[in-house]
Parts: sequence; structure tokens; C-alpha cells
Amino acid sequence: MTKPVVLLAEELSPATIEALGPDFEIRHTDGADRSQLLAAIADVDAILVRSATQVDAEAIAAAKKLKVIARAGVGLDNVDIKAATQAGVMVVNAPTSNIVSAAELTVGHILSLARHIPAASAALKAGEWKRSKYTGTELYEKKIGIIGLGRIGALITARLQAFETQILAYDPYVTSARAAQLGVQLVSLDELLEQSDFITIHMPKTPETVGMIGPEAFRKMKNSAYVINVARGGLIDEAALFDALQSGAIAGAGIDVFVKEPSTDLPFFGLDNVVVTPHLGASTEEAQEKAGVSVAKSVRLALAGELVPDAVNVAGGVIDREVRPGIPLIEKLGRVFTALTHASVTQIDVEVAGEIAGKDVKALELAALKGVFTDVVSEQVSYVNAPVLAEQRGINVRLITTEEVADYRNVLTLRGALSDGSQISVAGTLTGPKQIEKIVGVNGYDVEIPISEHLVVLIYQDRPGVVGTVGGILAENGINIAGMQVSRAQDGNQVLCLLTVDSAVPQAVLDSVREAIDASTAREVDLEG
Ligand SMILES: NC(=O)C1=CN([C@@H]2O[C@H](COP(=O)(O)OP(=O)(O)OC[C@H]3O[C@@H](n4cnc5c(N)ncnc54)[C@H](O)[C@@H]3O)[C@@H](O)[C@H]2O)C=CC1
Ligand SMILES: O=C(O)C(=O)COP(=O)(O)O
Repeated sequence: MTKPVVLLAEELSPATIEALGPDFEIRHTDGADRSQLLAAIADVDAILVRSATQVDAEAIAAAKKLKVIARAGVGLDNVDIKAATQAGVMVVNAPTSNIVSAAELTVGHILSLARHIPAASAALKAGEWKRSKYTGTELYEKKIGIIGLGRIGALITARLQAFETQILAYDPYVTSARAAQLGVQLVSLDELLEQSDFITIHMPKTPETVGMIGPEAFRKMKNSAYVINVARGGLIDEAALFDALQSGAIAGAGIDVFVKEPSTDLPFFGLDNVVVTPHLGASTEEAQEKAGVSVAKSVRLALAGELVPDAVNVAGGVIDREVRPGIPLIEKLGRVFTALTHASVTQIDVEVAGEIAGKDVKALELAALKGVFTDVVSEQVSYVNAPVLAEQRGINVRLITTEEVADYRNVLTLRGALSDGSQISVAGTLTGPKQIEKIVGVNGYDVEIPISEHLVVLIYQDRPGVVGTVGGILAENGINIAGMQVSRAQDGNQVLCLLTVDSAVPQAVLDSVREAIDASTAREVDLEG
């Protein structure tokens, strides 16, 4: 069997390849080289990137087999998550892998600026012993303004509190309780800009945050303020930064990230009061090892068809041990559901009843939808795009949980409303120590039959001799019946007959069964593949 292909598009730690293990074919490319990337991505199952590879809509469209995009780091601004979701491709990152490294580099920039370390070092190496020129400032009792009090912002807070500084923060998405817990004073952006001695930015790059530190923001800052950006290029307007530095509107800046990377000759590189590093926030042995191992594990899970805790475009996360066996079951129920439909679906209720109802069962909804669409669309259907497919078709989906259930410990049911006003449903459970997957209800009829690869559903008027007729026609065509259950409707004499058979039933055979017994429904459900 050919192994799934994993493409490493940037330099990743050796631990990454080790953690991927022997089950994949590993290929390498230079993701920053567009034509190499587009050629290399065409037939791979997974791609691993850092920040230099643009996995945009064009690259995703060129990747016909792609199932997962793994970002060995935090920022996802180089991945088109919307396009990936539409294509059913999972996107994962390693959200905690490099945050300590990024926080430590930020502290490094702050100290470098406060004490002019890089400039003094360069001068001395050039033969100049200058002490008064490089007189600096203490951090002690200074105000540090943190814009974006997320994971990295919180780590920087803890580290700078050791210098006995006062931390101010601006983050509209952080509660005052969280800020109090961190010992941080939440303030408005203007207050932060006006009061801080050091202003450090730790937000994601989004349409809302791009250019947030522009000419107006620089005007509000103290002339003695230092500005640090170890988050993303573009959060600070680079032209406005150059003006602020040159005019003395601020004292200096420490910059690790740039609008265009790589960049080696930006105008502000020439100024004395700037410290620059070439996007080194995550460049430590430890961060690279953690990032690589983390995404390797996620890729293994994703390619095994599992949900992944670090996936950013799938709701679901960690699946409870007791919920897990329901996933393949409800996916099959979804396929049976689709085989039973005869008009377009307007509403799907995914009902989880029994002991597991109290757990997080969102994954069951995703698996049910994956099953519903598997035999309907030509594109790959995954946990990622199944909800998108439902939304695009105007299907309203509800997840209903109830602890009340008769006869079984847990029952999973898909109920659908169709555009012609009719309703369909299929229910299943897992029974016994071997957790056998069974169908226990179809359209309100009670049955109990193990799920097999080939199922036949017949609904007809109850009368003697029908079962014999069906068995005869299938036998004539060499189709062996493995199991059969007949269930009578409570209110009348309609009967549902559910058969499991050992091989696929050709449409012509099914048609002759339908005619012979005058069935209102005669469907085959093929769960092979
Ligand atoms: N230079 C480097 O090598 C590295 C850079 N980074 C970058 O650092 C940044 C922060 O990373 P994390 O702390 O892990 O992210 P995070 O998601 O934990 O925190 C981001 C914070 O920004 C806040 N935020 C969002 N929009 C905002 C707005 N309009 N105004 C104020 N706050 C806003 C959020 O509420 C959140 O608290 C990201 O851009 C990431 O890509 C991360 C690692 C290494
Ligand atoms: O994780 C992040 O957001 C970073 O900026 C690190 O980027 P890198 O993996 O070093 O290219």
C-alpha cells in the first residue's frame, strides 16, 4: 500500500520527522518559492509550514489530495483558513509551542532598547569606547503597555513583573477578572499609548489589527517611549514608524517582524534607535522541537481520520472515551439516512440519547453530517466541510441531547424533514462487550440488526408470503441474506423489512423486488468504501 505523503515546505526540527514516524512518505520543498510549492503540493496528503509559505486559495486549489495544513507555530495569517474549510482541509497549528520563546525575545528587545546593548556593542567592536552616549534607563517602576493580552502577553507580564514594573494592557476581548488575576490594569488604547514607557504588541494579524499603530497612535505616545513588535508585520505602519523614529516622536523601536519578509533594507534599518531581528521570535531549539512534534502528532491524527484538538477550523476538539465509539456508527447512520431520502432535506436533527448525552458530543454531529454528504457530493467530505455543505444547501442542523432513553444505554438518531413534507429517521446503538453497531430504528419502525456493508430497506403492505418472495428473488440472483428483521408499524399494517446481504444488490434486482411485493420503498444502502 502506498504511504500518505507529508510535504515539509520549510525547515523544521529533526524531531518533527521522528514524531511523524515511518508511516508516511516525507517530501521536502521550498515553500517560499511559489512555483516549487504549487508543483509539490499537487499530490500530497499533508503540508507542514512555518511563516514563510503562503498556503492561499490558489495553493489549496492545486492540492487535490490535501487533508491537513499544519502550521508549526502560532500565526495563521499565511493560511487561507476559509478556502481550506471549503475544501474540507483541516488546519492545525501549535498554539503553545513557541510562546515562551517569543515572550523571551520580547523581553530581550525591551532590555536591548533600555540599555542600548546592540548599538553599544557595535560601537565598541568598531573601536569606540563610549559610555555617556549609551546611558540607558531602568525598567524598575516603568509602565509597560501590552496591546493584546493573550498567551504571549500573559507570559511577558509575568516576566516583567519580576523587574517591578507596572503593567497596563489593552485587549477588548479580555475580562477584568483575567486581568486582575494577572496583576494587570486594563486601560483604553489611548490611555495605554499616552502613559506607557514601553509599548509591546501581541495581537494576531487581522483586518481589524493591521495598521493599528499608525501616525495617530505615534502622536499619542511619549517622546521617551519605546515600541516593540514581536507579533506580526503590518500591525505597525512601517512608514509611520520611520517618521516617528526620525522625528523623535518616540525614543526607539525593537522590531522582529515585517510587512514583507524577508526584508533586509527597510529605511528604518539605518536609524540608531532601532533594534531589528529577522523574525527570530520562535527560533529556539526548544520552540522548534515543540512546534514540530506538536504538528506531527496532529498530522498523524488527522490522516487517521480523527478529530484533532489543535484543529482551528473544526469544532469538536478532544473526544470523550465514551463518545468515541459512536463516531463511526453515526457516520454510517448518516449514509443510511441519505439512502432513505427521496427529496431534498431541509432539517436534520442529530439526537444523542442516553448516558453520553451529558458529555461534549459535538463530534457526533460532525460525523453524522460527514456521513450524510459522503455519497452526495463529489468533493472530499470531512469533519471540516460537512457543516459548510449543510449550510450551503440551506439545511438547518440541530444537535439534541437527552438523557432519557428506553431499551438501550445510548441511542443515536438522525431525523430529517424533507422538502415534500415527509420525515425520515434512522437510529442506531452499540451493544454488548464487543460494542456491535446496530440499527434500531428506521422511520419510526423498531428493528435491531447489526450494520453490515450492504443493507436493503423495504416498506410494503403486510400480507403473507412477501418474505418468501423477496428471498426467492435475491436467491435467484445469487445474493445471500445474512440477516432479516420485519417490523410492523404501530398504527396500521405497513411493514418495514430490513435485510443485511453479503453483496451489493443491482438496481434491476431491487426493481424486481419492488414490483413483486408492491413496495412503497425499496432501497439499497451500500456502506462499502
Ligand atoms: N515573532 C515570532 O516569531 C512570533 C510571533 N507570534 C505572534 O504573536 C502574536 C500573539 O500570539 P499569542 O499571544 O499566542 O496569541 P493569542 O491569540 O493567545 O493572543 C492574542 C490576543 O490579541 C487580542 N486581540 C485580538 N484583536 C485585538 C484588538 N483589536 N485589540 C487588542 N487586542 C486584540 C486577543 O484578544 C488575544 O488576547 C500572534 O500574532 C502570533 O502570530 C507568535 C509566536 C512567535
Ligand atoms: O508562530 C508564529 O506566529 C511565528 O511568528 C513564528 O514563525 P516561524 O515559525 O518562526 O516562521
